[in-house]
Amino acid sequence: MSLQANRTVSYEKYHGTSNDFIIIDAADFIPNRYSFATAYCDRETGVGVDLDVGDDGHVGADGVLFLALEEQYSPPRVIMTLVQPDGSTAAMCGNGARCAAAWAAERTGSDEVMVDTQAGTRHATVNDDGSVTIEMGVPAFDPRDVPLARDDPLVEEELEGHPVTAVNTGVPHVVIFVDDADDVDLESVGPTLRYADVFPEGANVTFAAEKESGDGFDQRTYERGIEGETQSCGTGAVAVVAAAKRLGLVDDAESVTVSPPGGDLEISVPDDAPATLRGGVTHEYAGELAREPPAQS
Ligand SMILES: N[C@H](CCC[C@H](N)C(=O)O)C(=O)O
Repeated sequence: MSLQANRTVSYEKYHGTSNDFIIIDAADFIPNRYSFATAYCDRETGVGVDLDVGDDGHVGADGVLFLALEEQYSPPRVIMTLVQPDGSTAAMCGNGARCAAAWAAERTGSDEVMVDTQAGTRHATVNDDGSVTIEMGVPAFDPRDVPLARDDPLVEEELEGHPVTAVNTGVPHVVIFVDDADDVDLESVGPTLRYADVFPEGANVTFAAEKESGDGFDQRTYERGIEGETQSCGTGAVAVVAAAKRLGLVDDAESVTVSPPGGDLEISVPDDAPATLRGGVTHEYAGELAREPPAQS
């Protein structure tokens, strides 16, 4: 292999309803995943800055997914590690796991994939329409699971002036129901709740509003580790439906549409089975990146 080839690594860029990720095959050694993610996720100078990324592409990313494919299993497995733009890792990422499943399906020809995450193994199915459905575990309100720095669940209680409900859907979320999600000044309210003392590991902050049509919820999420709003958040969408069910806002949580800015997600939170998340996945572009990104000025 030429010295030049050894200095670069191939990547694929995907998004799930515009929650976008750089995908690296974990078999390709990256000396410093922290500096790799913080450099290439940058929205101004990151991946794709030198490309015409097109209408469905984004410069930078919401994170890097390091994926280890184990295709000898049936269904094939993919071990997923998410490193976020601030260099932190997160145990789970619903949209990221859907992208990981699509990446593994393309490499194996299988339309079923087991995604191994730090929050557990999640069964994924690539549907005939190209969307991906993934199991999301059972949402947890127990303080020890969210986690919370208190002994009781946090359900529709006031925190920093907002009625909040805290739930773990693979990662911690705090959900607030409002009349109109577009009215929320997320960039200022987000950090206040994300760093509240009651969340020892922080939390993703999700505002939700019932649609006028009555057909589901609009969603906006301020994400831990991105330290800003994302266009979509899968664990957040599941958190909305789990909290809505807990608060009696939905009768039948078998299939609820949740609409972040990036596109519609279909959520189910049944009584006796794992939650599920379904939505589109798009392969944006691919290329080569320096394994060790240029030092950031
Ligand atoms: N966007 C992701 C959530 C990532 C969670 C991460 N921001 C954290 O918990 O630190 C999703 O689709 O579920």
